[in-house]
Amino acid sequence: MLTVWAGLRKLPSWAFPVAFAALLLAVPLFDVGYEATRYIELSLILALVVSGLNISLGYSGQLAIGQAAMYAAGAYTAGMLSTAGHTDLGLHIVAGGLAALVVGIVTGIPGLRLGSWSLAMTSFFLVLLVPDVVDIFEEKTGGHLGLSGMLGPTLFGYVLKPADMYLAIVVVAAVWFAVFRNVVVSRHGIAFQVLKQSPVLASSLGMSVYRTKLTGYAIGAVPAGFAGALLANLDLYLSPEIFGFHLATGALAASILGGSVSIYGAIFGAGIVQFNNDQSSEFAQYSLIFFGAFLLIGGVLLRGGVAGVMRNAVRRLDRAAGIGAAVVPAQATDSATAMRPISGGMLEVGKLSKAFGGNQALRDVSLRAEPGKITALIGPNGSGKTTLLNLVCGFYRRDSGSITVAGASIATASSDRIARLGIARTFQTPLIPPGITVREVVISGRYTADRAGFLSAVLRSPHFRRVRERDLQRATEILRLTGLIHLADSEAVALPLGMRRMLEVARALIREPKVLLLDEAASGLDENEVRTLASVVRQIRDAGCTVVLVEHNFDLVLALADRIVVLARGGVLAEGTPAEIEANVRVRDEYLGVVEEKDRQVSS
Ligand SMILES: Nc1ncnc2c1ncn2[C@@H]1O[C@H](COP(=O)(O)OP(=O)(O)OP(=O)(O)O)[C@@H](O)[C@H]1O
Repeated sequence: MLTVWAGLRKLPSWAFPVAFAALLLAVPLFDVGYEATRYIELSLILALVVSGLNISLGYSGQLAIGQAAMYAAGAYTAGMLSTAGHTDLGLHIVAGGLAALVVGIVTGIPGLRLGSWSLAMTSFFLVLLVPDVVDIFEEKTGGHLGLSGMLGPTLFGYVLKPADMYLAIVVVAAVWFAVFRNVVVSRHGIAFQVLKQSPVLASSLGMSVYRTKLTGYAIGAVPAGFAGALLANLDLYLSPEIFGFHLATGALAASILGGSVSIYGAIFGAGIVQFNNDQSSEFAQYSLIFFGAFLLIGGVLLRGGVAGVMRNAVRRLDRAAGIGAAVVPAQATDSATAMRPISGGMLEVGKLSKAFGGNQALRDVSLRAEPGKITALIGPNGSGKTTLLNLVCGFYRRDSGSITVAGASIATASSDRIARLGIARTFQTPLIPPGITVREVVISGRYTADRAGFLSAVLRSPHFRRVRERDLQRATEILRLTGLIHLADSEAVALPLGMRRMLEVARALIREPKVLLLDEAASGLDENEVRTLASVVRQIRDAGCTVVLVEHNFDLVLALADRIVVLARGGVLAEGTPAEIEANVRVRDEYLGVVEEKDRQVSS
């Protein structure tokens, strides 16, 4: 049994979905009857809708249920084209997808601009509006009586019979799921997951949060439009009731039950929900209860839905069959891999002030961090170190003062633009998205380098392949340098704290930043990890980068820093070389005194 499993695992990953699609295409040969083929058709149509929800909700984290309205847009576009005499199914699918995309963009812009729960509310009202919009255009849509009189579908002049419609639905679903997969495994799919984890992280990597959210939401609309066009041509009749809350909740239940952060989970979820729809036709009033139960089972009991259960089963079988990464002991950094030269930029902060209400967090702080040097920023808790980093990164707006990098002002630039200008950072609490590997986390740092659009990702164009090759090659180099190469394929979020901190350094480093801001990168690390970190930070400095180190570990600061700036109560208390700072009486009293006092309290 395990040998069979090991043999199956040697097949390429696309072999299983392709075999499943071939099986579905072959179903009519077995004469399974009308009900079974109708069930497959409706399940695949629903799976298209659900896959859109997986992109926008599961991968991009946008809480919205507007897919039902986009489904309606695709269906009515196809229906009206058909009643106007345009019967080509290809035309209907393209037009349906575009109509849904337009609805997605038009409703996504205000919903996302307003932020917070607005998108959820906008999409909720969008679904409520479907019958009214259909009524307003009654002449074309048939209003609440439904749209009838559609002509049978054709393809390039050939009239499609019911059996051909079945094949068309399977082919459209198979092509869409291949596209979906290509997007999800590309850097765009990783970007969606970064955004879902934290908009702050996304903008610190140079991603425009608004544009990435809108893209995820709008792309999620397209398969719903395809589904609508297929449904219209399957039934040749449309009623506004099809697109109401029953569908919206059913699609949500299918997404959660199948596993919203998965590609093929949409098919499992849709299959189960469609089976429920068919079985419960006599007790239709109970179907919402079933959907509620599915949501609970998928969201609470299974955690990750059916796809999550299958992933775990695969992992267990792999372990039993001895497949996958062997446990490799932690590795030291690879000194044979040379750090590429980095062109650092001088960071200059002049008379910078920032208050939070009555709390003056920074007052007239000026400092310079030079390329090829490590500038440490130390000071007691609450002295304003992180506030300074957040001002440099554009997460906070200064009250007064200047911030320049390589002579260019960044004081008013947005955080994603500042990141694209070459300022990279790590966070006090590492921000690592769940569900992606160590290698993918590092690659996410290159999202704004070497642009490769969605279309090239979908089509796997030569340009996309070159960019991917560079991403992989650079990630391998950086993982070697940071001693994480043996963990490249492990799930990043499961790493211990020390490795997650190093992973953040690796993600920042892959961008070859002009300025690297390290926010308490050594906190919580053991001695070995601190040594490794120190060696990596020295290499980054020697490569030419401007390094700013915010750190409480005074010994590490003394060992690493070229210059030290001491902050206290929002102002600069002292500045100088490590020897000067160590000998400074005010620093001893106001900062080191505090540290020693704290140490005494901890040890007593
Ligand atoms: N977003 C915020 N809203 C209100 N007050 C804030 C905010 N961020 C920081 N502060 C306040 O600004 C002051 C400086 O905080 P900051 O986090 O910059 O200090 P720090 O030197 O980084 O401290 P630590 O070493 O504990 O991280 C503190 O009084 C803090 O409460």
